[in-house]
Parts: sequence; structure tokens; C-alpha cells
Amino acid sequence: MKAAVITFPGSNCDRDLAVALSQAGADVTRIWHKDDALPDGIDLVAVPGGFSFGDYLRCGAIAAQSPIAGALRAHAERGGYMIGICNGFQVLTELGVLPGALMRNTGLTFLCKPATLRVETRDSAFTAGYAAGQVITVPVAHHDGNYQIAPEGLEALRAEDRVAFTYAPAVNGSVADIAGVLSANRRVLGMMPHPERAADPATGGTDGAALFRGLVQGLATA
Ligand SMILES: NC(=O)CC[C@H](N)C(=O)O
Repeated sequence: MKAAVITFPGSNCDRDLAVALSQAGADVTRIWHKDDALPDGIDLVAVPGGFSFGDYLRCGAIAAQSPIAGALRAHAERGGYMIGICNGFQVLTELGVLPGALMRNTGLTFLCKPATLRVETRDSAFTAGYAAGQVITVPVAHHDGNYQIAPEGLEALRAEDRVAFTYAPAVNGSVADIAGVLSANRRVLGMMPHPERAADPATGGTDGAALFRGLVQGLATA
């Protein structure tokens, strides 16, 4: 399975994400945002966390105008797999690849702590490595993680079983405690918590590892 990790100026989780994917068995290529195309044969595009372009305008808004942006949108439109973590989730909403928006946390502070998440669906390559309803601990580190979507959008996410993870208890004011959502074709996941920071015992937890393992195994057999 071939994965491309995208780096923007200000990304700071790109290496961790590349390591987590490699440790799960992916063949990982690193891509600089100024490239305007993806290499041939990429199965998964991974958009990492961080502070792309200093979080100016809105988090992810400038990254979504980068030279690589068109290739990312095209990858999603042709049914390619994508994961956006934290700032990566913000970039995917700014690209229009995922619905909704990430707003300032209700407490108006930067939150950096372990969060407990509930796996709401295992019907995706990203969540197939978990049990439905499983509670996992994965760190959050954001000031704009408050997921919001209009009522009809929330209704569609629920009706189509596209809420991947929720916070339990609440963390940042997200509507319905949403921590991660899937695209309509279930091949794009955006999530604010950082599974790549919980994928190796050396960094204090391994609850994120099943996401990368399930993904790599699922795509290898897809
Ligand atoms: N760790 C991150 O990716 C930070 C995300 C984003 N820049 C925020 O603070 O909301």
C-alpha cells in the first residue's frame, strides 16, 4: 500500500504520521506542498497535523490554496483514500472534501491532553481495526477543534453512519461531540485527535495503532 504524506510550511506531525504508517506496513512517500501532482499509484493521501501557514486566516485555509491542493481534491474525487488529522482535518474541510468546519474551542484555550473517544462505526477502512463502541485514548492538541455543521448536514452524517469517533466526555464544544467524520464514500476520514501520537508504546499509548494497521491491511486487500 502506497501512502503520500503532505507537508506544508508549519506542519509538525508529518514525520510522526509517516512513521506510524510505515510501522503499520505502508510504503510512504513525503510530498512538499509546492508539488502540483501526486506520484502515480498512491493509495492513501495523509494530511498531517500542525499549524500550516501559521494558522492565518483560518486553520487550513491557506494550505487549501497550495499548489498540491488540486491534486488532493482530484484524488478524493476519483475515490482515493485520504486521512486528515487535526490541521489535516481542517485542510480537508477547507478543500471541501469533508463537510462542516472546525471553529475555536468553546473554552477559547489551546487543549493538549489525552482524550477518550468512542468508535462510532467500524464500517470504514480507518475504523475496521476497532470494535464498534470501543473506547480508546488518543491525544488532542488544538485550539480550533470545535466541529460544527448545519443541522441538515448533521442529520446526513448520522443517517449515513458517517460519524467515525465521538468524544466521551466532551472536549471542545463540537456538535454531538464529534471527533471525526467520514466522507459519503467512506474513503476519507477527518479527525481532530492524533492517532499517530498514540501508535508506539514509547510515546505513551498505542490505541491509535489499530487505525493504521486496519487501514494498511484493508487497502492491501481492497
Ligand atoms: N495539532 C494540530 O494539528 C493543531 C491544529 C490547529 N492548528 C489548531 O490548533 O487548531
